[in-house]
This record gives sequence, C-alpha cells and structure tokens, in this order.
Amino acid sequence: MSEPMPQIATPISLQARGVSKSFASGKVQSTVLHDLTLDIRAGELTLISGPSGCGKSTLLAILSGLQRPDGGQVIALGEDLGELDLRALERFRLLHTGFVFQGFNLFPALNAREQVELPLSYLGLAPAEARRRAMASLEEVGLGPRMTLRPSELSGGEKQRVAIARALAKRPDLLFADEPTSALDAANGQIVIDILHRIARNHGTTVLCVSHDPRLVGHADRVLAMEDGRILSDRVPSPTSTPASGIEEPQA
Ligand SMILES: Nc1ncnc2c1ncn2[C@@H]1O[C@H](COP(=O)(O)OP(=O)(O)OP(=O)(O)O)[C@@H](O)[C@H]1O
Repeated sequence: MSEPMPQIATPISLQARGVSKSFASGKVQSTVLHDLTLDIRAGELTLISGPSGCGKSTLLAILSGLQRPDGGQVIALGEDLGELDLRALERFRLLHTGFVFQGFNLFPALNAREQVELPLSYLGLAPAEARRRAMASLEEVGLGPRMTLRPSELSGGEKQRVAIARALAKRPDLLFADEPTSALDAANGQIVIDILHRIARNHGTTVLCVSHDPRLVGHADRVLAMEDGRILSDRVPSPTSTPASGIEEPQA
C-alpha cells in the first residue's frame, strides 16, 4: 500500500478535468468523451453505467492511466498523470492500481494461489509474504478452501473472485473493474459486486466499476450514468436488501 491518504471525511482520490478523447476511423474522427469532469471518492464503489459504446471503457482506461486523453487532466492520488512519463506512469499503476476485467485473464496452468502470488513478485515481495498475502486475499473473497484449484476446476464466478483476489493482494488504492459481471449469471454477478463494495468499505479503496448491467445499480454507493461520452446524472442509489453473497463478512 502507498502513503496513507489524508484523513478527511470523503477524500477525493481520482479527478477528471475537462477530459476529451476522439478516435479516427479512416477519415472520420469521432469524439468518444466530451469535456468530462468528475470526482471519485475513496472508500466508495462508484459505478459508471450506460449503453454499449457510450465511452465507459475508454473513460476507465483514461482514469487508470492505461490511455492518455487528447485534452484535459486526470489527477489520481494527487498526481497529475499527464505529467508522468511512460516509465513513471507504469510505476504508478504497479504501485497503486488493480484491475479486474470481464474475461478473468487467468493462467490455465496456475492454481488460484499461484495466480494471486505471481504479480506480487513484481512488487518485490519476499515469497513467504507473497504467499501470506495471496492466501489472505483468497480468504477474503471466500475462496480459502479452493486455492489449490486451477481455472478449469473453478466456476465463472469463482474465477472472477480469483481475479479480484489477485488485484486486492497488491493492496491498491485504486481498483478498476471493467464489466466484471457480464460473463456471470445473476447470483454470481451479485457476489462479485458485493465483494467489490466490501473492499471499498473495509480497505478505503477507491473502486470504480463500469458496466451496462442495470442489476448492479442498487449495489453501488454512487452511480454515474453516461451517454454519448457525457455524464448525464450522478446519484446515490436507494439501498438494496442485505447482500446475498453467502460469504461471511471478514473482520475489517
Ligand atoms: N482504440 C479505438 N479505436 C477506435 N475506436 C475506438 C477505440 N476504442 C474505443 N473506440 C470506440 O469508442 C466508442 C466507445 O467505446 P467504449 O469501449 O469506451 O464504450 P463502452 O461504453 O465501454 O461500450 P461497451 O459497453 O460495449 O463495452 C465506441 O464507438 C468504440 O468503437
């Protein structure tokens, strides 16, 4: 984990200021993000929802430093990402960010514990510490008893939980999830979103999730609705009933 964030009530950890992005297709230039400004807070699960093609993934990629905007600024944990050269940006991502994608991105030959341990070696952790963290993260997502299984022996929901544990074990300040539930059925989708919510609450992590799945709306702390590259609304959804994840709440 990086330096502690300043202790204010709802710290803003991620900001976009006038962000724009266009892509060229042949001679046609299309604007995907229009002068977008927003603040995302730590300790919350923020959901960016909206129809396919409205620019959600592009926004996530820009906010996480995977892509550069054409115009505007992204400030993450107080760093202006536009001021960082490629090497510094890669280091920022390594130290501070975790990613969860729709397709899990697991190695077929590795068991769940090894999947989580592997990226920790890039952080320079000693093998024993990497193993301890990997096991703790797998416990946290409810996969303690299944950590010696390979992807082919796990369900889709379990595979996504391994991917979340892999991101969580880095202890990122910022956790980005791009359509994390879209390959899952309703029950597993709910488990995954409840885990992401709990990570935000228990670790003070900034969790930013993009999804076109309307079932997730009631599980977020805040929902930004996007359309045609613009934020149309910013609201706190009404709370849903108790999470039905079936995973015991770990001690914070
Ligand atoms: N690298 C690229 N080159 C050209 N066009 C792109 C590129 N990346 C995205 N686009 C276009 O930008 C628009 C927004 O794409 P984006 O993936 O951000 O939307 P989305 O809301 O995440 O969609 P979905 O929900 O289907 O994933 C789309 O029209 C897409 O074709």
